[in-house]
Amino acid sequence: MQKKQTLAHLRQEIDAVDDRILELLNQRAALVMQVGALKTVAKSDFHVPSREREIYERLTAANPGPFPSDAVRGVFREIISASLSLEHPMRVAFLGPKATFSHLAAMQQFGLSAELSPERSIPAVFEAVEKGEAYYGVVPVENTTEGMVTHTLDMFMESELKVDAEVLLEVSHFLLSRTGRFEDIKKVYSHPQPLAQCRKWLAENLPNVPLVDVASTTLAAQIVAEDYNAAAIASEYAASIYNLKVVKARIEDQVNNFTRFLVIGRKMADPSGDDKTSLMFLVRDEPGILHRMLEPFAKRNINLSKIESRPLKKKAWEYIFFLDLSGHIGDPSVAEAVRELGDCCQFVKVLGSYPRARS
Ligand SMILES: O=C(O)C(=O)C[C@]1(C(=O)O)C=C[C@@H](O)C=C1
Repeated sequence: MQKKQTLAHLRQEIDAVDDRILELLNQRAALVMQVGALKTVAKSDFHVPSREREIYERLTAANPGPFPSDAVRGVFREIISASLSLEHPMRVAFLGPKATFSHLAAMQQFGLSAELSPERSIPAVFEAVEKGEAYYGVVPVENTTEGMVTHTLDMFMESELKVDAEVLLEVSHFLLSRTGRFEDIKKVYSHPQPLAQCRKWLAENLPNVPLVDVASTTLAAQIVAEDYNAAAIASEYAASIYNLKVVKARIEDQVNNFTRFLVIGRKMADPSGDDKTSLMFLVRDEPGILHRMLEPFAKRNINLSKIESRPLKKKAWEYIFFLDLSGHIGDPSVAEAVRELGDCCQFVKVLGSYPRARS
């Protein structure tokens, strides 16, 4: 009897706190709607990744607990997601189908209030944003074990869209099946990349089981949902969507397997104080050119985090370079270096400046 009274009392207090939270959420929403109205007049971007990062970092640092800091981020992820949809309905295209890692990256960046729309290919994501069917797009650009996603780089050769943000996602692979039992598995389905990333684990734990390549981890999960003797390598999220059980979690050979995604939109992001800039350029074919193209950055102490070359499809043996550097194109030293790079190039295109993702 005593315990029941205490529980009822505590729940009453929780209700009172919840009422205050609700009131504050609505107070916040009213302010956000005013921000949305200002942005509509100014024609500025509704989604501001630098401001979002500032909010998360300020609140997680200020959190005295016991509410977990990770949960602070998750809760505010959804508050900001709902706020953004109050400013403007947010349609975001991603490389589908549902439950792919691009879907998870889109959810991490835009939350559950955004309308996330799966597309069949990377070009289709670009097209949805170009045609205005989606406000933003989310596409993979590189993986720590498998390297660059060349399809995405190639799209920037033709598209005028800009990089608005980057998302880093730890990619963890799960072995899923209907029964959740090891002994039932007679075949394993997945996309070639996850199969490659789990090669060692599969050889040690399922040595005689055939591995079958399919177009996506989602398709693998769909097949396995109908077959009690098969398993899929897919995300944990796919298990919940396709009603599968986890046979074994995190079977990737290499821990710290991250995939980097780009959020593409019409404009690049404002400076945040800790940014990256992505460039694409075509150098002239002359001696010493590789040295000359790096010099403008070296002499200004600008850190280059990535350099990648791709063959130019229109002309044999000519290469287009993709480069990521630390800093925003609005920084005078970055702008000067890029101008100087232009002197030894047939063309230079700034793909975007955006806040550096923190993993
Ligand atoms: O500060 C802004 O620019 C807002 O639009 C508000 C807000 C928020 O909810 O705090 C919403 C969306 C933006 O991406 C960033 C922040």
